[in-house]
Order: sequence, then structure tokens, then C-alpha cells
Amino acid sequence: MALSFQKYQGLGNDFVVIEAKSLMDPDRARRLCDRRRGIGADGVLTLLPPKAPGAVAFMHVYNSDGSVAAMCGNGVRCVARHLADARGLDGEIDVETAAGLRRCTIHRGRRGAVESISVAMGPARDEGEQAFAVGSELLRARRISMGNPHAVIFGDASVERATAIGPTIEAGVPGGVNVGFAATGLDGLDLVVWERGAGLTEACGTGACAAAAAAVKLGLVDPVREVEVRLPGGPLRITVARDLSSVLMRGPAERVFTGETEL
Ligand SMILES: N[C@H](CCC[C@H](N)C(=O)O)C(=O)O
Repeated sequence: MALSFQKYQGLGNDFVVIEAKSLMDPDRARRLCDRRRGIGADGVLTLLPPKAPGAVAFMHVYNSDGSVAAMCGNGVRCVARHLADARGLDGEIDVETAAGLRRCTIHRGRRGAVESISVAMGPARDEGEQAFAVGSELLRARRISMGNPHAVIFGDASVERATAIGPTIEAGVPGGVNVGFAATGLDGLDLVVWERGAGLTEACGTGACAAAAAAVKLGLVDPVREVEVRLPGGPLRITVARDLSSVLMRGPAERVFTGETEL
């Protein structure tokens, strides 16, 4: 049966967005995400009818390996953009997720074009320090939950290090974990994320929030002031409350194409 979809991306973290009444199986999600035999994406976002009052839709998240995530930061910006484009919504849009309701705000320029989207990402839950033995190294990570699990390691924010170490740490946590490699830089953070269920991505919204929250917790950046988190795909602007009780993320989300598939 033909499936209509929209392809969206936020800083190169890309998704197949589908509106449906029921969920596809993980095998189909994997096929859709295959970059040679399918559409190609880091994940599939299925918009289902919401349960929460005031929510416009429920966002279900499949990673490209078919695993399920409770939350996706770049994904929720893409969903808000899709809802604004497809249903003519504007201003504030509440998207329901398995991690709770996420209020999205559409920011338009003078000519009315969408310039960026802000998302109230809820609290960052500090889960303390966790040490990982990788080869001869003992790596200290800060465990932060944004509704999905993150391990943030400060030091070398390089693709090489994320690729070399990320898979071992992801596999070392029951249920998996997203692994952020962060470095404090001029007026912000540099970050590369090895994502649970997707591997190395161009950007990770919840990862940027987790890294900024860990940096505030560890006193590496000032709270309350907006922090630029620079990812390989581009920057996200993150604001973390002093007690981590609220995290605001702002960044772009663009539609790439619309299509139909028999996959
Ligand atoms: N891989 C993540 C889900 C996608 C998160 C990421 N794409 C974002 O923008 O937050 C997980 O399994 O928790």
C-alpha cells in the first residue's frame, strides 16, 4: 500500500514524517531509513492522534535501527514545522511525546517565512556521574535524561572520537544510551553525538540540551544565559535554568521533499 510521507531535517538530522492513525512496524521503519534501498533518514516520526488535552498530535519516534525513543529534539522541531506548513498552524503548537508535552513556538521573519522553532524541552534530569572503561581509558560521563538517556563526556568533541568510543558506551548501558562528546569553547560548546539506534548524526537536539545541562551542572557554562551548542550540522541555541528545571532549545527545521513509497 502506498505511503505518503514528508522528508524533514534539522541541522542535517533527518526524518521521514508520516501522519497516520496507527503505527508501522519497526521493520518498515528500518526499510524507510535505509539510505540505499529506502528513503534514507536517521529516524521515522509518526504523527498519531493525541491523547493529551491541547496537543495537536502525538509524535512517535523510531530510530533508523527500528528502536523506539521517547523523545527527539530535532524531530519535534521538524514535526512543529510540518504541522505549521500542512495545517496552517502558527505561534505555539503543543506536541505530545512519550516524554510528555512539548510546547513549540514558530518564529517567522518579516516576510512570514519560518526562521526557527523554539521548544520547551522540559527539565534536564541529572543522574550523576558514570565511569566507562573503554580499552585502557576510564571515561567519566555525566548522565542526563531529556526524556531519553544521554551520557556526556567532556574533552575531545571530534567525529573520530565519537566514532571510536560511542558504540562501546552505547552498548554498555542496558537499553542503550546517546553519547555526547563535548568541549567548552568560545561562548558555547562544541558537540558531536553518537546516537542510540542511529549512530553518528549531524546533530542531536536532546543531546545538545543534555550537554548544556551537564555543563551548567558542572559549572562549565553560566546558567540562564543562552548557550550556542555547535554540532557538525550547525548550531543550536540552548537556555538552561540554574536548577535544570527547564531547558529551551531553538533551531531550524526544513522540509526537503514530499513523496510516496510502496516500501
Ligand atoms: N537516538 C535518540 C532519539 C533521537 C534523538 C535525536 N535525533 C534528537 O534530535 O534529540 C534516542 O534513541 O534516544
